[in-house]
Amino acid sequence: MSIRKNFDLSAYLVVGPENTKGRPVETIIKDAIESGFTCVQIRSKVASAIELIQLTREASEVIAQAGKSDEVALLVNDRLDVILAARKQGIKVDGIHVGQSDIPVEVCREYLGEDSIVGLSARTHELLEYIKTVDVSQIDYFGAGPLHETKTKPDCGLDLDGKIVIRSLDEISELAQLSPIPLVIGGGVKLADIPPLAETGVEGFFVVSAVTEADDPKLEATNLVKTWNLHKLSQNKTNKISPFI
Ligand SMILES: Cc1ncc(COP(=O)(O)OP(=O)(O)O)c(N)n1
Ligand SMILES: Cc1nc(C(=O)O)sc1CCOP(=O)(O)O
Ligand SMILES: [Mg+2]
Repeated sequence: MSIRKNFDLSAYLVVGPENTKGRPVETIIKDAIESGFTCVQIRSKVASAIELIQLTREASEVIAQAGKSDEVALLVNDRLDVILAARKQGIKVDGIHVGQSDIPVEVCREYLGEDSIVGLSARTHELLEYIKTVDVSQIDYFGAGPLHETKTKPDCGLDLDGKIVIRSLDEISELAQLSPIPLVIGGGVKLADIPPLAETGVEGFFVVSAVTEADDPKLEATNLVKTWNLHKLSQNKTNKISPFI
């Protein structure tokens, strides 16, 4: 079965060589997926196409060695060309994440096929209106943010007047309710943000530096996943309590 029909966005790692403090990207990915991360995106603004293909190969192998190729989705940021080249070399890549000024989702879908995951950043100025009205027929999930300003992506949240606009938890809750497809939130997300984010009803969180820059990435990844899962579990239990008891 295609992973597109059953993928889990709850704990989503975004990573590239510029984020790891010199440590191998594959080691960070291994730590994250062994800790329960459910989705990995290769994202680099400095790596060449050849380097990106190699990073994708290593990520795919690490996921396979953990026996998680059918559970953990592997996506590449922006680079449709890299995914096509990687697939041509037999590398299992599950899809792409693009933003509003990247290759259009329809083109990604056409080239990657129906079994692939296509994620889109919903980082627009009229976000609520956008989420209510956009055609989501070719998109599998929205990524949105930032929850906080972040040096990982300094332009993120930049408004037309040059000010950074961050997303409040109330706004995120509203977005989660309105969105016809799953929504993941990132941008400066750290462990303390996980409980309130889990309460908003979003499908998951995405992080770069919380894991990739941690002194102990495995410990940090474990804490993030455990905290998310604990909150979801207690929410489900609360929701199941009968109002008649
Ligand atoms: C899961 C997720 N959400 C949002 C983004 C940001 O994508 P984009 O707006 O295209 O910016 P860049 O990442 O390309 O700088 C993301 N990468 N992942
Ligand atoms: C890639 C990306 N997209 C964002 C958005 O808000 O759309 S924030 C972001 C970077 C997140 O990095 P960190 O976890 O280190 O803050
Ligand atoms: Mg992009």
